[in-house]
Amino acid sequence: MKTTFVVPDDLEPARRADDATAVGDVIPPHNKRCFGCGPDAMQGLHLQAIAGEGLTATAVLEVERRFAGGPGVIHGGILASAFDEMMGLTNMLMGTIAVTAVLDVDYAAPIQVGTSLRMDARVLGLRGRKVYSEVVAYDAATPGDPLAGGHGLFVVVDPVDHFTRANARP
Ligand SMILES: CCCCCCCCCCCCCCCC(=O)SCCNC(=O)CCNC(=O)[C@H](O)C(C)(C)COP(=O)(O)OP(=O)(O)OC[C@H]1O[C@@H](n2cnc3c(N)ncnc32)[C@H](O)[C@@H]1OP(=O)(O)O
Repeated sequence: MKTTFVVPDDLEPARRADDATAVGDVIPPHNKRCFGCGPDAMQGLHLQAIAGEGLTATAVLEVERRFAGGPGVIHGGILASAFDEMMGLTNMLMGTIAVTAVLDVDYAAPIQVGTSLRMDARVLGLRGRKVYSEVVAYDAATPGDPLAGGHGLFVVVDPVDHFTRANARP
């Protein structure tokens, strides 16, 4: 995989919260209307991320025709959305809320409509309020080289303060 995203080599270790979603369970949607994970988002991705060991999670995105960009292949923005959501949900295993500051996607190969896209995400570590995470995507039917990968820099926020201010009309 190629990327220009720089992950610091002196990250602080991140810790799984004691009350984090149990291994093997679906990480609950953080917002029912979220485009990435919300069951009530009619046109959304409806991602269901299964918590893994430590700070990891896995999900499968069925690449439906409605997710196309170029003929027969996934839209780049849809893949970016799925990666953002996967890392965001995985970060929640720390028991904190972190919002995306930087999202980096390596589109290594075209991903065809009809693909079952397996995405494995994990938290790499912390630097103060900054959370560094990554995600790698494979064809679930024929695992081999990754089809795409992503990195994110997230910033831990107080969710009530953040979303109250974000929703305030000027
Ligand atoms: C009502 C209750 C609801 C409860 C339940 C809600 C649940 C909700 C869950 C959401 C789960 C996620 C789901 C998917 C993730 C999304 O899609 S989130 C949506 C997209 N992201 C956004 O809207 C974020 C918009 N940006 C912002 O709000 C602000 O810029 C941020 C990111 C919070 C940072 O602002 P800040 O808090 O003032 O922090 P700031 O001091 O500027 O930066 C902190 C550090 O990060 C670094 N940094 C910040 N931005 C950058 C950048 N772009 N590049 C490089 N470094 C940066 C700074 O340099 C600084 O570094 P240090 O000095 O500590 O070394």
